Amino acid sequence: MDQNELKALVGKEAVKYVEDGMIVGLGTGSTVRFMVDALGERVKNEGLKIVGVTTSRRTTKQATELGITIKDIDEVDHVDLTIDGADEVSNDFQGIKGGGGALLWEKVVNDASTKNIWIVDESKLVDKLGDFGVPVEVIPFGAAHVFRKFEKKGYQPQWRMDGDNRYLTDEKNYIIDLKMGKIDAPKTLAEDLIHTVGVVEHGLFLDRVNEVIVGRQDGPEVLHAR
Ligand SMILES: O=C(CO)[C@H](O)[C@H](O)COP(=O)(O)O
Repeated sequence: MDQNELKALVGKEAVKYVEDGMIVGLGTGSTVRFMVDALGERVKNEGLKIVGVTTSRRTTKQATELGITIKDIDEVDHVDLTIDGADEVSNDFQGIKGGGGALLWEKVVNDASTKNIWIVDESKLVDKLGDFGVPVEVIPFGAAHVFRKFEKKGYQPQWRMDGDNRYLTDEKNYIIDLKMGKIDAPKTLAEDLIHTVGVVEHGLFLDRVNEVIVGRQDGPEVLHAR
């Protein structure tokens, strides 16, 4: 199986966890795309009744086109289950997200969810987080100052670009990717980032997942985190 087939495999596996009546958080990214397609099929073919809460405008568009009912996060008082992708997952179930630029809404929906499942192909599993980089969402006002602060700290920041322009998130913020390599103390880094003025959120998702479904050549493997 190639990487896309592994992504499709975990996408299909994850929707087995969705039950009638659930409020379901729908993540963002190429793996989640397969999952949302599979969920749309269950809604259409089985008459599955769910409400989706999305983590990006992209996912809202896809889900709506598939006939999945979508509500805004503030129209629901909780989310039963969120299924999302990840860029890296370490042995101790810590993660990096935000490669697709949706980390802020993803973290808000993750936080509101009773259960969180990540779906990844096996290439996302790492011993130690960091090689992917850490996406950090910053408000445009004063963003260059935040960037320089990160440079001075040795975080090796890079602006996320969209062609010739800075990438803009759904909240119209910028993303700075920290390319510092493997991270010895993710919790310390997360504390530092969230307390940096101008930072809205970062892509370190620590202690935030219950189960990880990994796409392996011999089938999906479910890893229980907590
Ligand atoms: O965090 C994300 C988007 O902000 C995605 O879940 C993450 O980037 C994984 O994406 P993909 O499934 O395309 O590899």
